[in-house]
Amino acid sequence: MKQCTLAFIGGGNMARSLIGGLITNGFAADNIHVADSSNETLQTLTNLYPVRTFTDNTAAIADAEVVILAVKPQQLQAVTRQLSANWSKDKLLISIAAGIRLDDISRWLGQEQAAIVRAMPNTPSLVQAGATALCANDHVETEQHELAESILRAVGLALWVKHEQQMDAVTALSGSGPAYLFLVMEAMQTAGMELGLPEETARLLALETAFGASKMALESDESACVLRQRVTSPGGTTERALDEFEKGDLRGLFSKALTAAASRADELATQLGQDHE
Ligand SMILES: NC(=O)C1=CN([C@@H]2O[C@H](COP(=O)(O)OP(=O)(O)OC[C@H]3O[C@@H](n4cnc5c(N)ncnc54)[C@H](O)[C@@H]3O)[C@@H](O)[C@H]2O)C=CC1
Ligand SMILES: O=C(O)[C@@H]1CCC=N1
Repeated sequence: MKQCTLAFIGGGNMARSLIGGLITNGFAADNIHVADSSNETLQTLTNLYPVRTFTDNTAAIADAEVVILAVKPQQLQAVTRQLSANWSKDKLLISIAAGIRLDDISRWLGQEQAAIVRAMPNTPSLVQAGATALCANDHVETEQHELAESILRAVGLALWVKHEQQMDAVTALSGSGPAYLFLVMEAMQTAGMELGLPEETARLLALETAFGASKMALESDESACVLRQRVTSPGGTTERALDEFEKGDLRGLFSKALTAAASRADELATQLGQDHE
């Protein structure tokens, strides 16, 4: 894949997933700078990957073409302001923080013309099965669009949304989504154990079923709805189970859950978008 110097500010869970995926895909570890305020986090990272680590955020971005902000939304303002003095307009900034808006980042950076992309990846990026949506401000050049996309494509699906507002829906669907599916896997494993299966048997059957269903849906021309119907024999076992899900309003629950997540992203943007110098 195309090489560049890539600096991560924040080397936590999501940065680790992206870094692992990028290196597995042939991105040179040497070209990856990671700054974190926690020495322990940096140590954990260097035990895994031969990246270059920094405790000084400014030093980490010095010769970077792309800077990925991977700190919590609550830290984003302080970190961006700290980088502003050493920002040059040829750099591309990618923020993966939930909620925080392009205009706020640009104002904190103190550069109206700064090229900024918002990306919402997810943790399966670690195994090159991530799903990321991106949106850019008007100052991102064509080449920078391609660079941002190629970085995220290296770890899975990468697609652009037209309107920044849609990033809250993306965060609710695919950013947080792995957690919902892990919960489903946990619940299926537990239910299998309650029905008498040994723990490891229930775990493997639950995980492989989730993997198989997802792979099949991705490779099929049919909708998930049609594939579900093919499993469901009239008067059979699946029908009984699905009746229980419908009675418990599983669809309504998903709708409520994703709406709550999207509202939280908007709430974070409003709360944390206020300036504090
Ligand atoms: N975890 C996930 O599944 C996803 C997370 N995100 C976004 O990614 C961002 C990071 O999330 P996580 O990796 O889960 O959090 P995390 O807490 O695991 O990582 C954040 C890291 O930032 C470091 N940090 C804090 N203040 C710093 C500073 N001033 N300078 C340098 N480093 C500093 C912390 O020590 C920590 O290692 C968040 O904004 C989140 O919204 C986006 C998509 C998915
Ligand atoms: O829970 C969060 O806020 C982050 C954003 C998407 C996934 N994790």
